[in-house]
Amino acid sequence: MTLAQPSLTQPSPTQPAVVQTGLTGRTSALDDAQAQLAEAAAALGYDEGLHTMLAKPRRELTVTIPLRRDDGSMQVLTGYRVQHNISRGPAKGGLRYSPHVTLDEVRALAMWMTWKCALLDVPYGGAKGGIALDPRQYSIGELERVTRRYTSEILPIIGPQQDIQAPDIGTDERTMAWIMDTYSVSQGHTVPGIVTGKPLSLGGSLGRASATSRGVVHIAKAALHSLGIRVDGSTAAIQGFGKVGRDAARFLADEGARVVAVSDQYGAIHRAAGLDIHALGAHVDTTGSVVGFGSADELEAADLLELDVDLLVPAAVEGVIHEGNAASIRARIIVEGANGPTSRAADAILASHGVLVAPDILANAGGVIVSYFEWVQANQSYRWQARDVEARLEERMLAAWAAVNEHARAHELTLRAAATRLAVARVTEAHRLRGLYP
Ligand SMILES: NC(=O)C1=CN([C@@H]2O[C@H](COP(=O)(O)OP(=O)(O)OC[C@H]3O[C@@H](n4cnc5c(N)ncnc54)[C@H](OP(=O)(O)O)[C@@H]3O)[C@@H](O)[C@H]2O)C=CC1
Ligand SMILES: O=C(O)CCC(=O)C(=O)O
Repeated sequence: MTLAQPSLTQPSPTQPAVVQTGLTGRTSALDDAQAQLAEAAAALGYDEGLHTMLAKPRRELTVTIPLRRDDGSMQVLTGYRVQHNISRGPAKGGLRYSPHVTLDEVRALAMWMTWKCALLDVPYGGAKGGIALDPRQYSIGELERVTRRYTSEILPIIGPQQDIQAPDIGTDERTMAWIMDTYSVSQGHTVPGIVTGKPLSLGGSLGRASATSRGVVHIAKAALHSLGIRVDGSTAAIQGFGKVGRDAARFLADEGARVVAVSDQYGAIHRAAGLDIHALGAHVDTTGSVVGFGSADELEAADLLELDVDLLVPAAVEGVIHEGNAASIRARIIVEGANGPTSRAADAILASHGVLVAPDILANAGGVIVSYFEWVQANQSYRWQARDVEARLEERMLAAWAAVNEHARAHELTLRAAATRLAVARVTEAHRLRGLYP
């Protein structure tokens, strides 16, 4: 099987220790998500009943996952699947493996998936899943056993028309292949539509692995253009060098942007003349980290967020731009590759400083758009060409960018407030039409 990423396990001996970057002062992702919804619900004139219905997840499942470790010991892990809303179609969203996963985090991520799918008009509700574990501490065999057992435990609520998973932090196409196999065995036949982001040879879509990054770059280019900044020669800093950050860096560099800094969990690197992203990719494949890349200087990881650049792309975790550092952000544009990287308090500060923030539910929607294309291809048993996938992705991203900007201008809103209101109104409309909220 071809893997999009190097192995998730077994840290290289050259890797330094993990540093928790820029997390001081972060608020809870769920508080942020709920506050965004509350603002939209108030602006749309919703009563308390409707607001509460939209605020509460439709279904939540917490599962216990016993794992026999390779050394024979037994460990018990906890996993979650939250289906926030299913009014517009099957629940859809990624599966995260991280030691920081909590039920509240998964609830927030599931809610953002609902708004993202509605905003981009893909016929899904929103969901997210997670297992509290650090994948680097487990062998491939252990990760396979955990994934299969988690899938078995959540079988009652998943299905290709019920809830479809995809990769997120710490998971990849191999994880999706294990889920697909476990689910298919339970059904007695192959069910490719149970997951997206799976390997091409199992029915994955051309263009899915890089879709989130491509979408981020479509929005970044549109945002730069809107401020009259040429992409060619613009400067960018990217936090996170995983599935989203790495290809975003590559595509930006291919467009002529100067990617001056990138980071991962181990630290950050900087080169004012621009990093050689292709050489950096080779370094990361060998060592497992951006740290130690010879043609760059080391940088305090938190300082990456405060560099004087045209474009900042947070592509790692939630809450990294917060009340404590928002006033120090010098980027003119933030394009949220990650989900929830900017806290509510930070949003207000950035707006007052004139920083243009392209919100997560718009900026990183390329992944779920091509997941939708992958699911359609599975349902049709027909593979699309890469150029069709990419043209349709671009068309949807730019249409959503235009709609959000138009709404923001018409109502004097930030892009996040505009995007959230548009999405919440679409979800409510689905409820109304179905008669669930007469
Ligand atoms: N994959 C997808 O299709 C989509 C992902 N997203 C969102 O994008 C974000 C990244 O996801 P993805 O790229 O898939 O995940 P990956 O696991 O592939 O990569 C995550 C990256 O973030 C780095 N990282 C983690 N914590 C920190 C930190 N505190 N400071 C700096 N870097 C950090 C990791 O470092 P290291 O390499 O050292 O582990 C890694 O480089 C998440 O918010 C996810 O929800 C959104 C839409 C779709
Ligand atoms: O591709 C998908 O289905 C969802 C990706 C995801 O988890 C996200 O957009 O946050």
